[in-house]
Amino acid sequence: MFFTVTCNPALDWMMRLTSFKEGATNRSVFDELSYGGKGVNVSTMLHRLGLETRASGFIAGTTGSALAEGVEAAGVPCDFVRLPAGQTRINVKMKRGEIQDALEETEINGRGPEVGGAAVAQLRERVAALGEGDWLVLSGSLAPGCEAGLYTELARVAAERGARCVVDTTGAALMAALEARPFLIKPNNHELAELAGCDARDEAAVIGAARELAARGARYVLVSCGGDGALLVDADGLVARGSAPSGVLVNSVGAGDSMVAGFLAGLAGAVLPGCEACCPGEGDLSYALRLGLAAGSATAFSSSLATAEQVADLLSATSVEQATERSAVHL
Ligand SMILES: O=P(O)(O)OC[C@@]1(O)O[C@H](CO)[C@@H](O)[C@@H]1O
Repeated sequence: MFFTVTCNPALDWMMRLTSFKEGATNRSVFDELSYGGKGVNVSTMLHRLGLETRASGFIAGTTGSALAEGVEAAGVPCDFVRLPAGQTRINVKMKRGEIQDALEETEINGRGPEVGGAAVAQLRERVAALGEGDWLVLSGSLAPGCEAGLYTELARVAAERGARCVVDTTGAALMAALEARPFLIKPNNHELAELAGCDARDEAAVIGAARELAARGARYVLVSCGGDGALLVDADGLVARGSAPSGVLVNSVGAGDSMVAGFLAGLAGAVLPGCEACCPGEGDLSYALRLGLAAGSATAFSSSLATAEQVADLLSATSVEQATERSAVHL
C-alpha cells in the first residue's frame, strides 16, 4: 500500500482567463476545483493506475472537510489528521490563454494552517502502522509549525517498520530527509542546477548534482526535466535517460506528482489498459521510468490529472536509454 503524506494539502482553484491586468478586476472564463497538494495528487494518480493507496497529512476547517470528502469521492481512502484551528488552504492556479492552447501559468499558493505538536504525534502514529511492503510518500512543502526534520523523522519511523520511503520536496526539508536514506527523491533539473550553480540544460552537471544527493542518502534520484524527459541517477551515476512524448503543455499542475505516481506504479509492475504486453513485472527501472514519463506527460497535456487511459495512450511514445547494467531493483 502507498501511504501518502501531504502536510499542507490544498483545494486547487483553477481559473482560466483570456487576459489579466494587475490592479484591475479580472474575470475568468472557466473555473475548476481539484483536490490537491502533492501527496494527494500522487494518491489520486496511483489509484487511477490501479494501486492501493491512502492519503494522509493535515486538514483544517470547512475547506479541509471539502478536501477529504472530494478525495474520498474520487475513490482514494483518506486518513487525515484534523487540526483544531484554521482552514486548509486554497491555491489559485491561473491560466492565461485560450482553452487547449499553450498557456501562461501563474500560481498563488496559500500559507496553510498552523500544525502543532499533538497533530504531528497523531501523524507519526499513522506512519508507525505501516509495515513490510508498504511505501511512505512524503510530498510537498511543510506546513507552518512543522520542523524541517519532520520528513526525516517520519521516514525513519517507516524504515524501522520495513516500509520504503519516497520524498518529493525541496530545500532544507529535502536535505534533512536524505539522512533517513529514502528510496527515491524527485527534484527537477532546475532545483538541481540551483544547488550546483549550473545551467539546467547542462546535463552532466545536473547528473553530478543528483549523484551528490544519492551519495548523501537517496537510493535513486528521479530528475524531471520537463519536455526533455527525465534522468534516473544513483550514487554511481546515470542509470537511465528517458524521453518524454511530444505534445502541447496545457497544465503543469500535478505533472511532477503524476510522474512520481507513474514511476512507483511501474516499479510495482502495474499493467495499464491495453498495454498488457508492455509490463515486464515488478522492479524494472526502465518500465518505471517510462510509466513515470507517460503519467507526467499525460497530465501536462490535459486540463487536470490524467486518466489511466490517457497515460496508457502515451506509454508507447516514451523511450528509455539504459546507461548501465543496473536495470532492475529487488523489491
Ligand atoms: O506549496 P507546495 O506544497 O509546494 O505545492 C502545492 C501545490 O502547488 O502542488 C501541487 C502540484 O504539484 C498542487 O496540487 C498544489 O497546489
